[in-house]
Amino acid sequence: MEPATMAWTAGLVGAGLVYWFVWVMGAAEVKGKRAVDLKMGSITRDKVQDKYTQYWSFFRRPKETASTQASADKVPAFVDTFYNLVTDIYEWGWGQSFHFSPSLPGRSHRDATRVHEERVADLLGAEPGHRVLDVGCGVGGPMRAIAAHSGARVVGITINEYQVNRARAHNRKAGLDAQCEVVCGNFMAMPFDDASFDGAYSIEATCHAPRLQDVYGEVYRVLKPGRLYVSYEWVTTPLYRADDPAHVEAIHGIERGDALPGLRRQDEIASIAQEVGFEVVQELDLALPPSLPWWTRLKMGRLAYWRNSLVVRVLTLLRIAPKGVVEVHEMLYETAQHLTLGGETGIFSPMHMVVLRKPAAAAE
Ligand SMILES: C=C(CC[C@@H](C)[C@H]1CC[C@H]2C3=CC[C@H]4[C@H](C)[C@@H](O)CC[C@]4(C)[C@H]3CC[C@]12C)C(C)C
Ligand SMILES: C[S@@+](CC[C@H](N)C(=O)[O-])C[C@H]1O[C@@H](n2cnc3c(N)ncnc32)[C@H](O)[C@@H]1O
Repeated sequence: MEPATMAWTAGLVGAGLVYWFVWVMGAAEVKGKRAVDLKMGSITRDKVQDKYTQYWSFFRRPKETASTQASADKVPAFVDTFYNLVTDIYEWGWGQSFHFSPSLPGRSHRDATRVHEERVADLLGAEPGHRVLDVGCGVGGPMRAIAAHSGARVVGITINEYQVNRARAHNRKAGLDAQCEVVCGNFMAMPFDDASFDGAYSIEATCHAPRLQDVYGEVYRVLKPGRLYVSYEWVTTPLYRADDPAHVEAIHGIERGDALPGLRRQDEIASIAQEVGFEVVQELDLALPPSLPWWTRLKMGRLAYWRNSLVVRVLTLLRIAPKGVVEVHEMLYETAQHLTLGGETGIFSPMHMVVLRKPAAAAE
């Protein structure tokens, strides 16, 4: 090859690599996180690998995690560890809203996410002057969308302190800190007064509760009589067959990789809501047609996963990312395969929507 051609080729390859590196390391969409900032929550660098091992030995056999009261009691602490391990990776690779949404033809993932969140505000009839509770708020993507869309004040609660700090920083940056408040606490024992909210919602969060009654009961307590609670639940659908090993493995894979103490069946949700006192206003699986698949965003990212996996390996090698990040990333990659299978086979839905009302006549 001519020296000039060689120089041009090397220049082009170099430019391509620099572009790829900047693109990979930089934030895509509005993620607010770059790979070089992967910290693993409040866990100190040297403890990441140990914490991951502890998490994995607890959630490895999902059915056992909530089989006794003693192990069910440990779930919130392990869920907290899980979010220390995954929050930065989620923000980096997914964004500030930690949930799925049905795809919308011709619209971006960001738009689809927002539409799915605004639907909650509209169902609640949230408006300026209202105080609305976000049960399991993550780093606050939905909270900011709902506050901006409705004008209501939103109070979010999460078990994970690192998320509290991330959410508060994002709220300040978005200029929504006067409207959005974030509290660290357990949604099964909330630090709020009885009948102090005009509405409540949970987006893909209550699946972490060993007993749904415990969180629904708390939401019922803090809601004003006559007000609504909207929840997007993770459930197995009627297509799930407990005698099909492929189904069982997909569901176990979802539970293991997402800190779940056992997924509930779709038909259990309404009766649990009624058991704690709610009236069921509406129940609808938003994953069903005419909705377009929610899992395509996971599936279409195979190349991105491979690229991300390379990035976390290089960053760990350079000691920029702590040891253990590669294992956590692998676990997420695996759970993404199980989630995709769950979506494709229709045995799993992350968006079984229930709209519940605390009766107007409920005693305060
Ligand atoms: C509601 C919950 C979380 C739902 C989703 C937000 C996350 C479930 C699986 C996650 C991911 C899987 C693969 C990751 C990928 C390997 C990495 O390179 C970039 C991030 C992922 C795409 C990550 C993003 C968030 C999820 C889609 C649960 C926990 C109840
Ligand atoms: C998958 S994230 C969803 C976050 C947010 N709803 C969103 O869509 O972006 C689940 C959230 O539930 C919270 N969570 C899980 N168990 C909890 C508990 N016992 N008490 C409070 N928050 C909890 C987690 O900390 C996390 O913020």
